[in-house]
Amino acid sequence: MSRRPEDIEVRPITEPEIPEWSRALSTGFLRPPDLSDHDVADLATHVIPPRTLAAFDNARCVATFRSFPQELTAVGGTPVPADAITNVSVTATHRRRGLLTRMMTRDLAAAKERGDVVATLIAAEYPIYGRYGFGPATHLAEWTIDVPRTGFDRHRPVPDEDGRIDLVDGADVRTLGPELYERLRRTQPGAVTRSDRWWQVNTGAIRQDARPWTEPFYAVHRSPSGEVDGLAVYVCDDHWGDDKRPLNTATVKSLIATSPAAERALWRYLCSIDWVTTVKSGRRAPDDLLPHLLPDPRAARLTTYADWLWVRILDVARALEARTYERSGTLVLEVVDEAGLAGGRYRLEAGPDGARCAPTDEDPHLTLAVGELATLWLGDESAVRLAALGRVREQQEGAASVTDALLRTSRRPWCPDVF
Ligand SMILES: CC(=O)SCCNC(=O)CCNC(=O)[C@H](O)C(C)(C)COP(=O)(O)OP(=O)(O)OC[C@H]1O[C@@H](n2cnc3c(N)ncnc32)[C@H](O)[C@@H]1OP(=O)(O)O
Repeated sequence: MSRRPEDIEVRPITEPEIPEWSRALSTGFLRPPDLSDHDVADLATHVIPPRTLAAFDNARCVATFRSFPQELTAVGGTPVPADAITNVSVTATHRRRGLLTRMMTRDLAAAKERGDVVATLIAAEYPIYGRYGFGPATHLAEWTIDVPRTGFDRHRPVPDEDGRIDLVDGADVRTLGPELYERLRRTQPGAVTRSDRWWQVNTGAIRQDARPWTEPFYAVHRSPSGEVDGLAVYVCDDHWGDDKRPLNTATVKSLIATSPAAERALWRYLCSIDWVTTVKSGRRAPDDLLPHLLPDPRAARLTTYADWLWVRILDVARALEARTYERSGTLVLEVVDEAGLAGGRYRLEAGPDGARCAPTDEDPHLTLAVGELATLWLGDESAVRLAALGRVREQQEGAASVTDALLRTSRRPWCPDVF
């Protein structure tokens, strides 16, 4: 007997339903559904029932969805309140019956009501979220470095600039890491808040049975004045060739730095560890310094280039006013939002001293869907390119290049995290 969509209830879960919700989440993500009591108890520490949605077919949970408060750094460093969406799954028996649409519609309406400026997520697959007004707003690149080819002098100690590098323990990272990351976050467009839990999970203080933990190495960089200004977290394998040649790979889990000198020094360090012949970079911005800080940039092979953080603008005026602008200009945008959350015609008057954005009746320069605005908002994409793709429409000749002159940034945004 097939069920009608209205027979399936979509609603926030209650606390006693967390184990059933966890089972459905694991099932949807194709992980073993029998979570240990320890892992369920851990989930219960941060799953907030009013913002944790589920679909129930009779008593069985068949879809999951969770959001939590976050801040996303806009161009220029101002954080905007974000509705961070995660743990989206629909069990294979119930897919393509509109369950995601029902959960998403409910969550975005609540986020708009709360006054969040944007919603954010990391998309498992590209085609899922565009229909809900999300657009890819940052990209990631991953490189694999052939260390012997870099051209670094193996005989020299590191760091070879002023400053020092020390290996520390996870407990030290929980003390010094949050402050370092906060300094980075306040200057890095695309970065999002890291919770205490993030630091505990990523330093092994909170462990999950379903995800075996390997203690990494933590390398801290200090500037000549003694300030902590960089942290590289990496693991190494133990791989040797038959000819007794060391062939170890260092895989970077995270590398953050608040100065280019610290960033350079940490990559130089990673490429100097005896036995390590390959370094995998982990998730970087596409315009990372990495390939070009190697004497031979071709030693770094680009292995991944993909969309990363997706953004859904919920309040166009606040989003555009929150960011900074290198040049002065005026732009009238016709923003199309099929969900009716953020559409309308807006006039942006922006310059190095600030920006004002408000609804207007003036003729638009550019017509674009709200998802395309998200793609332009953090400065990562070109309106001229989107116009060539037919994804934005110029209402006045040259409007796309005027948009680029205003919105594009010298460096690309970067979201170092997955959530
Ligand atoms: C932020 C995160 O958590 S990312 C993780 C997302 N989860 C996964 O990828 C886990 C595996 N996949 C799933 O669980 C499900 O397929 C989901 C959650 C992606 C989609 O759930 P569904 O309930 O099937 O989506 P729903 O029925 O509401 O689909 C709405 C529309 O999106 C389309 N759609 C949904 N998922 C996809 C997809 N993966 N690829 C292409 N189109 C899709 C549907 O075809 C439908 O189109 P239509 O309106 O033109 O008919």
